Amino acid sequence: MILDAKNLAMPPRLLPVSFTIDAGEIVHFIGPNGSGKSTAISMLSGLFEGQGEITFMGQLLSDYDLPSLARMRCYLSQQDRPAFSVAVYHYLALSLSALNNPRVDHVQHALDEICQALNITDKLNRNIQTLSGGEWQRVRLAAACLQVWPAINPEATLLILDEPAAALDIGQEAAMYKLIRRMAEQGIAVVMANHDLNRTLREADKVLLLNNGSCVVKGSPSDVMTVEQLESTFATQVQRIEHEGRSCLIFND
Ligand SMILES: Nc1ncnc2c1ncn2[C@@H]1O[C@H](COP(=O)(O)OP(=O)(O)OP(=O)(O)O)[C@@H](O)[C@H]1O
Repeated sequence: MILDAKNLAMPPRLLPVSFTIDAGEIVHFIGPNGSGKSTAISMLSGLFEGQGEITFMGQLLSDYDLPSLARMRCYLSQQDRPAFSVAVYHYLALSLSALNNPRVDHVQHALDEICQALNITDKLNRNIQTLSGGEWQRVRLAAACLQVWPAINPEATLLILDEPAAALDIGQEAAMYKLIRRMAEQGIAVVMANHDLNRTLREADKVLLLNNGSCVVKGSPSDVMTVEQLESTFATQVQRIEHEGRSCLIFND
């Protein structure tokens, strides 16, 4: 087990919720605006204190120092504009500063793979201030993946992403989910807040549905994302249909 959260809370934003995260597991937090998703996943980063107990790799999260946390997990907050002005490759290099002297050829290989996966290879010499919203988000994602890429960081275990697909078009979103699956296949646990319920239905191993700061239900996507639970939580009409062997949600309002 990577992480064990017991009675995680920050009232009234988040009421006590307990869950575990295993190696290679993809966990989605879903729920309406203001339901506590960002609050919950930000606490897993170890940067925000709240109530309850988080055990991360067998040790209390609060007992880790920041350099150790930077090697073991990465936290990508909700999208913000760049605060400073550097080239993309320079920005990506900042992700490596926490790592223990990774081999240069391994770094180059990781960089090539991540940049190709997120389609930013042609952006490496651009200033981050000049990127579009979706391009900047892909650069932020690339930096996050680089920080916890197993081939250059053997201590990496957890990737925490707050609405990573915000600002991405459907093609770039598909590429992002492919990369997330690739990270999970390498044993990295991925926890994310998400609004695209069809993606959650397809991509998540475990889902926590929040409403008004409380966890309404948690479990597998098919158990959690029933029409009744989604309609009552989101106060909108939902239909779930089967299409080519896959469940698909339709929103009629
Ligand atoms: N820094 C803060 N101080 C006080 N209240 C806050 C703070 N940040 C968020 N909140 C409140 O806590 C509640 C939960 O917010 P949170 O950001 O966790 O929701 P969310 O589910 O991630 O929402 P969204 O889908 O809109 O991103 C909201 O009512 C929000 O207004």
